[in-house]
Amino acid sequence: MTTPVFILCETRENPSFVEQFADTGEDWLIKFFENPSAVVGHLKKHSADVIIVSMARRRFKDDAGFIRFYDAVSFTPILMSGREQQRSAAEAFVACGAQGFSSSDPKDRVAGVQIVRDLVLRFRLHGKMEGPAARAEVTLNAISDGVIGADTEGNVDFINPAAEVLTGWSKSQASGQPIENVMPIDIDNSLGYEPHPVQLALQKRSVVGLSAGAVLVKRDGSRVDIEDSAAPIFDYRGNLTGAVIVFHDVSAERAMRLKMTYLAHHDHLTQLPNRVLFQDRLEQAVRAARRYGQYLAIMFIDLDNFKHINDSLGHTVGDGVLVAVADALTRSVRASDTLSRQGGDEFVVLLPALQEDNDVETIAMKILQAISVGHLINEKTLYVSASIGISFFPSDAVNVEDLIKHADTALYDAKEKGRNRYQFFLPGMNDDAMERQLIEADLRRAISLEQFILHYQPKVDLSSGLITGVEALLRWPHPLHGMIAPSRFIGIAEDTKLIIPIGEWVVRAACQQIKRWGEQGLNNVCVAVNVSIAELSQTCYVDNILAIIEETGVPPAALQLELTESVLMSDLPSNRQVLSRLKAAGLSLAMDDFGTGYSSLAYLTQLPFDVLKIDQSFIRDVSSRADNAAVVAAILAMGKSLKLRVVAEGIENSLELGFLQSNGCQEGQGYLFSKPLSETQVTTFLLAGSVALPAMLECH
Ligand SMILES: Nc1nc2c(ncn2[C@@H]2O[C@H](COP(=O)(O)O[C@H]3[C@@H](O)[C@H](n4cnc5c(=O)[nH]c(N)nc54)O[C@@H]3COP(=O)(O)O)[C@@H](O)[C@H]2O)c(=O)[nH]1
Repeated sequence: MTTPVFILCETRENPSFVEQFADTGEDWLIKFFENPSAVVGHLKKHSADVIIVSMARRRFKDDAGFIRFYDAVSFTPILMSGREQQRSAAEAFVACGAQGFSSSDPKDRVAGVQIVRDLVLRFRLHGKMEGPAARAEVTLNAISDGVIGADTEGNVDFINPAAEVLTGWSKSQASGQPIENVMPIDIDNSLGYEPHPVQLALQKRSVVGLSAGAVLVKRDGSRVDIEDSAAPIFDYRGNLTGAVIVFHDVSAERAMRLKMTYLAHHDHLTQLPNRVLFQDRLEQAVRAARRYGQYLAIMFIDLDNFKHINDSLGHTVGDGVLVAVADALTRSVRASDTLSRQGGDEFVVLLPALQEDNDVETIAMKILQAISVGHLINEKTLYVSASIGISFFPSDAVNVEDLIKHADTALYDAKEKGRNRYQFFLPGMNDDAMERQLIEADLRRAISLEQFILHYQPKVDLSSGLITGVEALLRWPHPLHGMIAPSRFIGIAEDTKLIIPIGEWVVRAACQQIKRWGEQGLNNVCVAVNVSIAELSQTCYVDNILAIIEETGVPPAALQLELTESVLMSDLPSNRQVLSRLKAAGLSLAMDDFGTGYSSLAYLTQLPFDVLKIDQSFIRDVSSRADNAAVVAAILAMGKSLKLRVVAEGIENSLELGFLQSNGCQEGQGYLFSKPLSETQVTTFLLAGSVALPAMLECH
């Protein structure tokens, strides 16, 4: 290796000096400089292993001059060289930092080169060893990880500044203390019971990995979440000399992780466990119940008509109701039960490890009661009710999937039976659910194959018997099961939104029928069709209806739309707009089943109806039932004052007809006059133009 040796002298001063290096046969790179500043200048860009300063001439004015030179050449070793008699003068420079003196006398030639060679080697070795150690110390003092070193007894012999801050112990306080005092670690409340990671690393003589959930108890007693790892230290012979632990504060990460886990398992609005956490708890509960021979129940809870609250009062109020209901439910169940919000207005309760059957019935009643009390939202008291479906393990189902399915089926049944009630799952319900699924699949096929037909029930003027129009009623002649009544499939079509294409088909078929009748001389027969909420809620509903009217070329007044109160109340402001557009286009509008819903005069006046249809349940025995008579009389009076035409539905006998006639009801329909008829049958009816009225007959 080339060793640059700078010689601070003139060549002519010491010609034999170069020769002594050349004679060794080694690869020395020697440069001569006239004065100290030339050496310093050169070293700014290059490095050297040794500087030899010749004593032949006086290079430095005094010691201070030498010290300035010494500082300027940084750590390059300086060797003084001269005749033997100059040795004592050179000693002064050695005292100021020079590494030694080498005699340039010819007899000392070999020794002189050896001194240079030793000096170079010593400094290279020193550099190799001291560099990393110095770097390590700087690094340890600068890093943000805490580092504590301990001897083989586990007593602290090193602590870096970050560890001082993290533990609250200064270097002087910590030095010599047992590691357990300086850095107590608590893992799952194991403080004082579990060996310290440093002791473990010393015992096992291997690295002790990260301990999850470790908490460092600081000197002042406060706690910091940490992640750590400890490792033993061995000397070059393999002897254990101590251990080191490296750790850092993970409080922020751990808090964030906890928050993320919480968010992933809880509903953001009510803070209740969400579907994911519920599923997990249910799986655990089923496993435990199976193992210990216990039983459990789940309750599906769904708010009744919640959509109405959301649509009419806004989502903020809707959210307020959900939070209030969640609170009410929380108060109704035990802390050991799991109450979860599944989404929307659906909640579910898991009642694990039950002792007695009838516990559940009591809880269901308690829940219905808790939900039905008024909830104060935005200074208004709102009332809601709920329906509950309940299934049991193991009597109803032995796995999670079926338990959920059966509770859902029971809930559906509770809704069907009129809401605000609980319903236990019953085996037959599955058949109903299965039938619903089959009907849904068949309905889809029926839509694409246009398997439906319309029947028509005539409407009659109650004073003259003249036919005033017809109500179109959907019929489904199923290729395998025969004629299926609307009561069996309209609900399913509404739930699945299949009523939208079906409703469109009905309107088109009704308009085409009006056109065909027109072609037969039956001009502008007024046909009423029933409209469901899902149809009316489409943004394009009015445009679609008007397009069909235009396409078929029928007068808009020949088409009447029948809507129930519940349909309209779902979103009164928007429905009012839709109805106004339809009315403005010339269609006539009838409120169906009047008396069964809100029957509020206030909103009735706000909607552009032409006709009120009294629900058939009020017509039943109206001549003998005082309550029905009072309702019908009130509706007739209301219709009169609002200048609405009133139609009575479901007139089955002459007594009912007589009551209606004497109370001024203008129009009616029912089996007394005719059941819904096929196209051919009703055409014959229409061509006849009127029916004979029993009451009229009596008059004659
Ligand atoms: N959205 C749509 N709904 C429709 C459509 N077609 C029918 N429906 C709704 O289905 C329900 C049942 O209808 P249906 O079995 O046809 O029963 C109607 C009449 O047959 C029946 N009726 C008429 N007169 C009498 C009677 O004297 N006694 C008696 N027991 N029943 C009678 O009433 C039903 C008509 O009710 P309404 O619609 O309230 O006027 C029913 O809710 C239909 O609305 C459709 O195309 N779309």
